[in-house]
Amino acid sequence: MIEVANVAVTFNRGTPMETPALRGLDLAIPEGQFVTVIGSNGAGKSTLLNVLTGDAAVTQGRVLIDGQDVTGWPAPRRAALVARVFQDPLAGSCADLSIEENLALAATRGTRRGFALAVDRGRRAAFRDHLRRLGLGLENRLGDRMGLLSGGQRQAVSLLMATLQPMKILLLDEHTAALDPKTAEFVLDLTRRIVEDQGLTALMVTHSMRQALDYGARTLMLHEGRVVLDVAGDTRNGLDVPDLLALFARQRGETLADDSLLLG
Ligand SMILES: Nc1ncnc2c1ncn2[C@@H]1O[C@H](COP(=O)(O)OP(=O)(O)OP(=O)(O)O)[C@@H](O)[C@H]1O
Repeated sequence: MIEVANVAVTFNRGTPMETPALRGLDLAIPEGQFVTVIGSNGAGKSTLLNVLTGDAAVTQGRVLIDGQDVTGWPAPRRAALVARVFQDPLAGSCADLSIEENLALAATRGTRRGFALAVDRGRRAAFRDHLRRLGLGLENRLGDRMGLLSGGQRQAVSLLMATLQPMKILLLDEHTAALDPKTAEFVLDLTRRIVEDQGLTALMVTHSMRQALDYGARTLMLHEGRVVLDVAGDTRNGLDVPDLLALFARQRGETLADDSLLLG
């Protein structure tokens, strides 16, 4: 269970640049739930992810992972608990290292082991199996530099790297936004497969309301640093994008003229 209790984050506090990014946000995610998150630009989505990774300091409230209060833990201390895939396909891996070396590095995430790039035969076979499951033929390219891969291939490997080690929550930070629609769909379906196969708890930020409704089991909408919509189960199954906009309008007494605010 992941719990974010009454969390506030204010950037540049006490200065003319003061920006409240989260304003008393409450959220509980049961183990194994795949949650999608939407919200307009500046709603606080990235800040929420940063609060979970320990990259943003909270000014109020608590973060609990499996009942353990990790609020004061810096990001490196949470590395074994939280994994993240970024929007930029270049961000999650090292271009100058081979696919195999990148996987070897990922396998040390959150452990006390040093950076061991050398790979023995057993581990190579395991990496090959993992790569085969991506269905991209990368199992035959273990020695290729990561920088040679396309954006979609790289994002698929980043996903694999993020999920090689056990974690308590997988954070997907608009991880298909930089891909063309067909590749994005492939990576999203791969995401669904990995999350379901491993029974992961996951939080996926997206600017697409369609994606938010199509993937996962629960959708949150953030607005001005708070959760303003939280739909799951039958309510969510029957929803289409216009329904989501209407729900938002009813909830907030404001109207979103179209998708533009949310699609960024
Ligand atoms: N490091 C920072 N320093 C100052 N202000 C910040 C910082 N990070 C975020 N903010 C501000 O906090 C607010 C929330 O930003 P955040 O990036 O969490 O929104 P978001 O929902 O992820 O938006 P987007 O969809 O545009 O990525 C915004 O007003 C943003 O400008």
